[in-house]
Amino acid sequence: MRIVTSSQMKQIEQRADQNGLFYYDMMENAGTAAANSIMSKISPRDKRVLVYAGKGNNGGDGFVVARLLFQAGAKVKVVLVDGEPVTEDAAANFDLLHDLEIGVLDFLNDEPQLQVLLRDVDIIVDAIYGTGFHGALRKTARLAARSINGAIAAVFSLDLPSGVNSDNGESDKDAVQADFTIAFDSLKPAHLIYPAAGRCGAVECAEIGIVPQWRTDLPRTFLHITPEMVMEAIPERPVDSHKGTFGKLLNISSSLGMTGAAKLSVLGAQRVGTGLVTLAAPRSLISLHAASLTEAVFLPLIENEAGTVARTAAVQLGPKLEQSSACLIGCGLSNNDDTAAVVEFVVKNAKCPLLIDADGINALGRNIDILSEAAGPVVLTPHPAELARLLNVETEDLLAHRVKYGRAFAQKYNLTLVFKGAHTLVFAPDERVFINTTGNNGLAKGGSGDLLAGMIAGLMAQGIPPLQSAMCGVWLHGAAADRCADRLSKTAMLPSDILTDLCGLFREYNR
Ligand SMILES: NC(=O)C1=CN([C@@H]2O[C@H](COP(=O)(O)OP(=O)(O)OC[C@H]3O[C@@H](n4cnc5c(N)ncnc54)[C@H](O)[C@@H]3O)[C@@H](O)[C@H]2O)[C@@H](O)CC1
Ligand SMILES: [K+]
Repeated sequence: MRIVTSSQMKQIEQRADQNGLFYYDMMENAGTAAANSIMSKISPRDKRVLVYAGKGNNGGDGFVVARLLFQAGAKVKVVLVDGEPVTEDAAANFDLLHDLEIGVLDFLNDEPQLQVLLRDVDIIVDAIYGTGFHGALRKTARLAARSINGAIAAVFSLDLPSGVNSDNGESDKDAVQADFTIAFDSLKPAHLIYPAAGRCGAVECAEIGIVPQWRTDLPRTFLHITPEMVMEAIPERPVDSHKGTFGKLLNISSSLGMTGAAKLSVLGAQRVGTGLVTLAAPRSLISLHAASLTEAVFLPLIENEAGTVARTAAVQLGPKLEQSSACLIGCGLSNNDDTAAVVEFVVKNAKCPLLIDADGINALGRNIDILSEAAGPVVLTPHPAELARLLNVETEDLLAHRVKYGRAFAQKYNLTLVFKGAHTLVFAPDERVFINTTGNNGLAKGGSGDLLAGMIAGLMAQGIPPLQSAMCGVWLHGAAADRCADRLSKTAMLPSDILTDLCGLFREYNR
């Protein structure tokens, strides 16, 4: 699905206006599409409707909806939140209401009357703010949003729930909680990025008359990951191939007590088609791993007294890195001075693409600046708590400002950042953000991240560039998890079960 920022949307509308689709017409089209969407869900006749309108063009859309629902038989009242409209088209549409039996209330001055109406309202149309909103809700709009959220009614937000930022997915804590959001022309980042995405309810995208060529040349900074993008990045396997064709992954993982993490990461890499996976693990654990990882090969590493990789293992890893097409470090590796030294060695010496996960990320927390000395391209796959530790911020703050923190981090260290969570975000070293909407909360279990790390690393080992590997990995992982949930339930499914569904996915796409 197409995603545009608020300034791009303004540009598109400007071009439309210059080409004869005037602002006024677009407002009529937007309001008509929204009214039709509402009426397709709830028969309007005799329904009690409150349209909360701001003073900008989002409010103007609201006036169009008010008029159309009234004409279809609803009992409509308009609630002005910031006073009378200030834009030309919104004012024109406001004027059209005067000849109709549509009561107009002022949110502050007519509060007692509004309280009565709110007791038995059927539909609330939220047209306070759209793409023009920035920062925090001010006093009156905050009270208005709270009154919407406190009412028992179906809430339809026009373009965006009021109180969310269109471009970065941030949300005021009192932003409108919609049941449905009708986006105009294109999705905006907020429709897909949390926490704003969580305010939207079900999202529909409505045509307002824009012609594709008015938007084709705009740079795509936010991209929704689609199966087509994924399958285009993963080549079909050539007929005359051999295991060397599909790369060699060096996976430096495992420690006493966390062997499962290493195992899942190996299986993840194998199931995305990697030619050969070498598990480099503390030597006392090799026989245990060898008993279940039939298709892997092993590099027994020098270990310390704690049963974790010793810093002296660097001498073993150096030559192996030279022979590998990608490296993964960190799944169940443990976090101590020795593992930190090994992580530092690998970051500074891996010329092939390197994925750092879990304890590898924790090790970076000791000296994050070694990332600036990376010998090759780096992908990081932290979960929110790991990233928060790394950035030295509170997890809550990080989750509220995902785009701000994620983008700055990926750019500063010139790496690909996989920001895991509901709708995982993949930040490219440039400005781009890839948004993944596959996956479900059945993935919220130990082992999911290890599987994902192995999958992305396995794709990198096959020569798929790191950014594309991350994008493909998160989509495949989530899509397989969705199938798995259908088969086994979100509650009972395990990360290892997802591997079976991954096979089904590849079969379906002929890979
Ligand atoms: N530009 C156009 O021609 C079209 C715009 N459309 C609608 O217009 C919307 C954008 O309209 P606008 O650009 O007028 O903006 P909005 O209607 O989204 O915002 C209204 C006003 O709120 C102000 N504002 C921003 N942050 C605020 C805050 N924290 N507290 C209080 N006020 C704040 C802004 O300065 C702006 O004047 C779209 O989301 C869409 O719904 C549609 O009608 C289609 C056509
Ligand atoms: K709105």
